[in-house]
Amino acid sequence: MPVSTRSQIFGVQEESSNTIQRTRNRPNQAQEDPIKVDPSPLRNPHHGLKEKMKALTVLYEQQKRSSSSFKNPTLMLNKVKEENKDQETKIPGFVKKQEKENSLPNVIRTVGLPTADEDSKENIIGLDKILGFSCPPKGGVLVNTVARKLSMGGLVPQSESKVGLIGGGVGVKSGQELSTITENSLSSVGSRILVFVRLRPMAKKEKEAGSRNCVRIVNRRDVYLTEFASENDYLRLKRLRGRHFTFDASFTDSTPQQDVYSSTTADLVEGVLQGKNGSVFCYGATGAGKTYTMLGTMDNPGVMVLAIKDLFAKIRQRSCDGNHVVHLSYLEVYNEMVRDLLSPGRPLVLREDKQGITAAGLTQYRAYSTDEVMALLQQGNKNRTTEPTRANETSSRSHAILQVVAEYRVRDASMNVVNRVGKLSLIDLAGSERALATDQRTLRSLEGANINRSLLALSSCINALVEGKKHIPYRNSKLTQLLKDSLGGVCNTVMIANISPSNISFGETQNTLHWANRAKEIRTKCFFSLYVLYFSLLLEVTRNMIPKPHNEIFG
Ligand SMILES: Nc1ncnc2c1ncn2[C@@H]1O[C@H](COP(=O)(O)OP(=O)(O)OP(=O)(O)O)[C@@H](O)[C@H]1O
Repeated sequence: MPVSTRSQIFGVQEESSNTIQRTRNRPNQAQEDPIKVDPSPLRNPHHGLKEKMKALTVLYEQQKRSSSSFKNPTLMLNKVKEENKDQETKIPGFVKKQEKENSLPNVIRTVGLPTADEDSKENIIGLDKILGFSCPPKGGVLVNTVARKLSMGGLVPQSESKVGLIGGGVGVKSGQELSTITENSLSSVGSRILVFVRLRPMAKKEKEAGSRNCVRIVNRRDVYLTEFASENDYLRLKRLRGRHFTFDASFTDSTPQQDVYSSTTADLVEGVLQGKNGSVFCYGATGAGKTYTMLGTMDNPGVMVLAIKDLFAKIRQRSCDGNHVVHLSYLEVYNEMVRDLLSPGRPLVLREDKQGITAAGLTQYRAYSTDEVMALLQQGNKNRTTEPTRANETSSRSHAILQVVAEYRVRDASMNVVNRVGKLSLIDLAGSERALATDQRTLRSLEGANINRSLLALSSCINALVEGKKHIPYRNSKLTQLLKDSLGGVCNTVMIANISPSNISFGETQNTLHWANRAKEIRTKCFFSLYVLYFSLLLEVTRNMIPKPHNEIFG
């Protein structure tokens, strides 16, 4: 299949970008009459800025409205429906184009989000509930509500995104980049990390050791955890303590890989195809099923493989000229060192630039098909550091990050050709190992300590984000530096917490669920960046209003 080079793609992008930018600034007019850019070099320098200010004011107002309605999803849903209706009447053929472009409906996300009171902290529940696990359904039905997915298939045409290898910082840039920034900011308003839980089946070893099942999943979202009293504790032998958690969705031990992918990641892939960044990370104790969920097996491929398959299939369907570029990079963080899994060599150095955190020298492979990606993933996994541990024969001792950058061209609602660039990060975290952390002498203990250190750093960042602190300690570990974009940046993020059903792993499971529950409260919102952008532009406009000497304007 013919595949164009990057330079060809950027050529078209430049050609069309001026038109796109202008169309965005004047949404009503643009639909019938795409404006041609005035080539005159003696254009009033204040003119463009005023337009941008106008557009920003509109966005700012929209942002304010959507952030206030975020607390009330039903209100928001109605509002978006109304806006869609509006758009339908304003732009003939809007719906048809939209349908053609997005297989997803504009608004709906099928995962039910917890309501405000369900969303509250974990509850310690009584014996009666735990014994029979007779959990009354919350209102009887799983209600489909809306969170950040409101922005998917947005009403505004997408444009090119500037991406880095890892990360994607936002700043005030030139006019062309302005539209991308505001759009991304707008799309991420009030986004919160979606949190899913996946229970794995009881392992043979656990069964042989006589473990009991301490986890129960009810209603596809409620997780009940039982703490059995020790058999030697005669006084409390009959006492059971339980905890109840609610997540965006919870998967039982028999949920197929495809279902996990469809509920957790398919929407992120859709977002990536629309030019938004997305991240999925698996979190949990060692042997809890993270690698199985992310990578899977040859017969049961996991999220990484299914996402790439989906991405390729959809890009081919939608690309207006059949050309697309998919770049892959795969790295691991092992003992606080960043290593390239596709081309192993010296540890890589992390650098922070305008695009965010980048791993200098990381190989970017251009992939042409799913099969090729599979081969690259297998090659990368062979290079990944694994060791047998107490809980897992092939335990991953490193955090692995697969990053896929997809770029293709599509026609927007005004039939302009736009370049879309989106980045998907798929992260398989190393599991924590309690026993190893206490033994200070062996290499394994160093690994364990480092894994725990980065997971501790991750939990500190989660805490700081939840508490709305100004300083988020990303710099405490390589892992958190690399996840900066996923946790607090302009990114749709999904967390899958993996747990074991065995009561032997009760402590680890409780810990995982606690952090997963906490992560629900993180919002990767960018209201603040729009705010900063708005006032920076205001400053720029004010500065430009001050008369300048003639030679400074034209010379
Ligand atoms: N949903 C599942 N269905 C069937 N088998 C599973 C499932 N989840 C995990 N397993 C099996 O459990 C074992 C441990 O899983 P896995 O290697 O994915 O754990 P992990 O969390 O990645 O551990 P570590 O952090 O030590 O690498 C594997 O043999 C895997 O095949």
